[in-house]
Amino acid sequence: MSNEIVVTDRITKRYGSQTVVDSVDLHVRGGEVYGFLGPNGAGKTTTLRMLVGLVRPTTGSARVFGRPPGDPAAAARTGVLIESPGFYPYLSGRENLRVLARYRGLGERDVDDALHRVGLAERAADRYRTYSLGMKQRLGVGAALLGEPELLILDEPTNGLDPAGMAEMRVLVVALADHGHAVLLSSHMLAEVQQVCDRVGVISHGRLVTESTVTELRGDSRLLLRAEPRDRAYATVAEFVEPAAIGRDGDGLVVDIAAGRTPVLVQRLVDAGVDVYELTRRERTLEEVFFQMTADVFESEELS
Ligand SMILES: Nc1ncnc2c1ncn2[C@@H]1O[C@H](COP(=O)(O)OP(=O)(O)OP(=O)(O)O)[C@@H](O)[C@H]1O
Repeated sequence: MSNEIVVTDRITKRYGSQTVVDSVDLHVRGGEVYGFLGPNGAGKTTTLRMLVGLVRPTTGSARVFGRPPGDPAAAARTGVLIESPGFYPYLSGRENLRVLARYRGLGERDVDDALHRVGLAERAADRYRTYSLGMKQRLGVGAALLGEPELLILDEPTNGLDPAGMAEMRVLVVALADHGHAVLLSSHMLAEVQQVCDRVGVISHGRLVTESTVTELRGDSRLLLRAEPRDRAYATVAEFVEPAAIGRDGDGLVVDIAAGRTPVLVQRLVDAGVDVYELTRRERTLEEVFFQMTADVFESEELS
């Protein structure tokens, strides 16, 4: 696709005998929010570091804006937050961004814009060390935003944040995308990614398990049905779909059925004299999909 601004071709990184990134093909398009998803240690950071030229691939290659990683023309169009940018604790947020802006030949206007965009304009004069973790992360995004890059690469931007901080970061990522930036963000927080990303790449043990839209990945949603009499409802549904596609949820049935077939099923139920009390579509979460696709066991706190 011509709109692809990040493309990797079987990119691989080995450390000694350990292959930490294994033949990964990523495709990030202009203007989209792309979630690079996987558990701790899956190879996300190493992949992102290869994209910006901080780590050299063992084999395979990457192109960012059609250029090799680290190429100045690509770097000028890319803002990066991988690990903390090492801000000075005794300087204010504004002074910290000024230092970075000066280094990159940018002016006060760029600093103002970045502070404003990450919601730190009011606290810009306060020392960095007085910032909350959420504010520190947002200043990191602000640093990546200096010079208005077309692509932002954010490694685990919600790491360590409390729910309020995560919500703020989510709002910020959506606002950045609305403003025309493509965002490539990594995360092990599935619920987070689901809410903000257009497409996701799922990595597990260094291998890309899938790359698709969140909607495609979740596939057809399931139908929750509450109807009486229950045995007749079950029998009618069982004539319509495979028994394996029928589950139970309390006093209801959960039916794996394409949305387009729902009206016919309802008609059959009515014809069979079944009273339908509730009919709701229940979407699969990215978590459910992910568990089906990988054998990885996530820590329960990582799933919230
Ligand atoms: N410089 C290095 N030398 C040796 N092994 C490394 C090096 N950098 C990363 N690794 C290993 O590569 C694997 C993948 O690490 P990476 O940081 O890319 O994963 P990740 O998906 O970003 O995980 P996390 O969310 O924990 O940061 C890990 O097993 C890690 O120990």
